[in-house]
Amino acid sequence: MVSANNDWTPFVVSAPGKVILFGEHAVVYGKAAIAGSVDMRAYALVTPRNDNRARMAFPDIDIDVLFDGDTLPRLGSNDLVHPSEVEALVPEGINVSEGPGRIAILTFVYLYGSILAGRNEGAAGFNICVRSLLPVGAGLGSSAAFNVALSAALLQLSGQLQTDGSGAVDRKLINQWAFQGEQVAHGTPSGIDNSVATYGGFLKYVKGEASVSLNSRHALRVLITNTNVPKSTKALVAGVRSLRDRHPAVIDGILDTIHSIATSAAALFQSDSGDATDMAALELQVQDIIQINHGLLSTLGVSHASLERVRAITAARGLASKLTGAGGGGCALTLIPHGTPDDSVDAVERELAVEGFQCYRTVVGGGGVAITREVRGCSIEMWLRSLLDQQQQNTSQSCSDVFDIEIAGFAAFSAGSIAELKPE
Ligand SMILES: Nc1ncnc2c1ncn2[C@@H]1O[C@H](COP(=O)(O)OP(=O)(O)OP(=O)(O)O)[C@@H](O)[C@H]1O
Ligand SMILES: C[C@@](O)(CCO)CC(=O)[O-]
Repeated sequence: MVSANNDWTPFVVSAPGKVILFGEHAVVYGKAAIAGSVDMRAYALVTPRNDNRARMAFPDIDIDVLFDGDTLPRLGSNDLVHPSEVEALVPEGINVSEGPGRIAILTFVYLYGSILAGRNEGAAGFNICVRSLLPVGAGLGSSAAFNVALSAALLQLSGQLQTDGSGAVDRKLINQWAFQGEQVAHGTPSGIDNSVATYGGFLKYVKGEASVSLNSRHALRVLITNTNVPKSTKALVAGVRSLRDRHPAVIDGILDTIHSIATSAAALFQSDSGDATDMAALELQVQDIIQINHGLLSTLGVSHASLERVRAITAARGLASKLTGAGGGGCALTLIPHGTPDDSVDAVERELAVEGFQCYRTVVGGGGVAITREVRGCSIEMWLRSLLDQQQQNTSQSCSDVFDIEIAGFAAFSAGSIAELKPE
């Protein structure tokens, strides 16, 4: 908790990105969608200062701002009609020009003003530095991972997180604030991305209902391919709407089938016993419904030549792929069943790279938000620096390797320079 003498030790909060496995587009019409966490995470390092200032350094998006604590707003629950109206409360002299930095500054001001309101008095400054392994705007929920990490960091600073192990309460609180942060950025988001980033694992989501965590014992290995083809979610959603307006009975039939796919997937994940034979059977079924779901999305007109190229390249090696997210470019996901030889995956990645696509080998279904307060053998700043160095120096390394290092708690890498991560 923030105190006048500010003698707390630095900590790191991390939160994962997400991928939609089944149900995109149909979810807009009240059908079910299934999403899972990916093991690519945003990391927020929080360190104390001996003054009343707050420094937010987001080097991935070239943001480094020092706020005077007295100029930041203290928001009561009725001060804004909606979180997206926060712009007027940004302290004078802070540049909020267009671009990813604008949203990040607005989100920070909103969450600082709401979560720390009335709770930090006197010399209660801090530095917060966020680094992320998630590409921005690729459909992998970088914004939600950022908001969950930021909300958890500010809640921890304000002393609102329990220290008695009542993680469920904490996650609910973190998720509520992260959703508010998402509203600053996106106006009316569904809430699925922040729920996955908070709770991790696999979630079933239906618009207007609380998301349900599915009890899967296994994580799925997937290859995510960013086609780098820019897409407009808004235009793609509008395209499906206009098709449905023209052929309501036909399109509703397709949306209902997508709903059945999502609910079948939920039942599969829910009944997963953790047994290896079950895993093989589950993966076979998942492969089938990946193909069917993609076919239906393609019929809705939201595929793209680049996504069909991913499907052809992966199908040639017996792997099933579908678009994930809005389609029209963006990302595809390919299931990598256990037992798939590494050299097959390497070959697929090489072929996809030739097309100008970017691949991320990742695992779906890992943990949600986590706070790391200490590691063995070195400072937490050095640990985080090492973690990110490892990822950046070896881009062919899968993110799950990096994540395993985190789970192991500590690895003695070369320390590297920590200046980038530790403001000042
Ligand atoms: N590494 C980062 N550092 C600071 N802010 C970040 C970082 N990554 C994401 N953000 C925040 O998230 C915003 C990006 O949100 P946007 O919705 O455009 O991308 P996304 O969440 O990756 O996309 P999608 O919703 O398609 O998954 C940025 O403007 C910034 O506010
Ligand atoms: C296409 C869509 O279903 C998912 C985009 O990631 C749109 C939405 O749910 O808001």
